[in-house]
Amino acid sequence: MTASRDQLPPTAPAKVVVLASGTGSLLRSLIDASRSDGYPARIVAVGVDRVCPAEEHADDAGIARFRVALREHPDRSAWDRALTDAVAAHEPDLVVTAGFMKILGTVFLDRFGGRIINTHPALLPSFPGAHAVPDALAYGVKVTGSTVHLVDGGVDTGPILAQEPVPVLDEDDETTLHERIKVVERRLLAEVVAAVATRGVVSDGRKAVIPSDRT
Ligand SMILES: Nc1nc2c(c(=O)[nH]1)N[C@@H](CN(C=O)c1ccc(C(=O)N[C@@H](CCC(=O)O)C(=O)O)cc1)CN2
Ligand SMILES: NCC(=O)N[C@@H]1O[C@H](COP(=O)([O-])[O-])[C@@H](O)[C@H]1O
Repeated sequence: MTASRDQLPPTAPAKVVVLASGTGSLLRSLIDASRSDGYPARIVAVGVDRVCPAEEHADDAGIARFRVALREHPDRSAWDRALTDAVAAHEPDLVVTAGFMKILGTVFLDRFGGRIINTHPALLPSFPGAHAVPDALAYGVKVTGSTVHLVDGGVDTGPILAQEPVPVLDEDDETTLHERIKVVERRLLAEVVAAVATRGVVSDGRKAVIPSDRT
């Protein structure tokens, strides 16, 4: 079977919807990056699935926000459709999941697949899922890291756009290790969003490439 070859064209100045569920420090860093001169993407809305501090970052920045909570919908499919509609209302070029702790469903992926960027606090394919940092600690790895990838129908299985290693220190606990990873994530995510907005993505099965600068 020939691998599918997909192209995400450059979209700069890209309209971005960011989805979050937690403290929103990665969202905050992306908001700050998007405000720097010449940054090729603008956050047009923030979506959450629960009451969380990320909402306050949106309010502080004057960015529209919405909340689509699973418990407010009869089932997972209804939630997926409602989230899709809420995101679509902002007509994004890109969707970024930054600490968004829900698996996106088929309706969402049909609508935005190929242009959803996720940041994961481990070097995929190691330690996928919602507990990557404690899983890495429990395993005893000496190096973990940050992965930025396109989202597909699996869990953290999408084509990888960028990775960076982060050392695990003997004295680390989940908090200290996760914060060291987040320092990398905050920079790497902003870099990848800018690169994708400016140069697009060419993916061929598992391989995703952001074409190099043609200048
Ligand atoms: N279709 C996809 N959706 C999402 C992906 C993905 O790879 N494919 N990545 C996540 C982000 N993520 C890891 O980076 C992740 C988040 C949450 C979970 C998970 O198991 N969630 C549970 C509920 C957990 C909770 O509510 O605390 C669930 O959705 O039932 C796994 C991986 C973003 N979406
Ligand atoms: N599998 C999903 C996952 O673990 N995502 C992780 O949630 C954190 C959110 O940080 P923040 O709330 O400080 O932005 C980030 O480390 C992100 O990679």
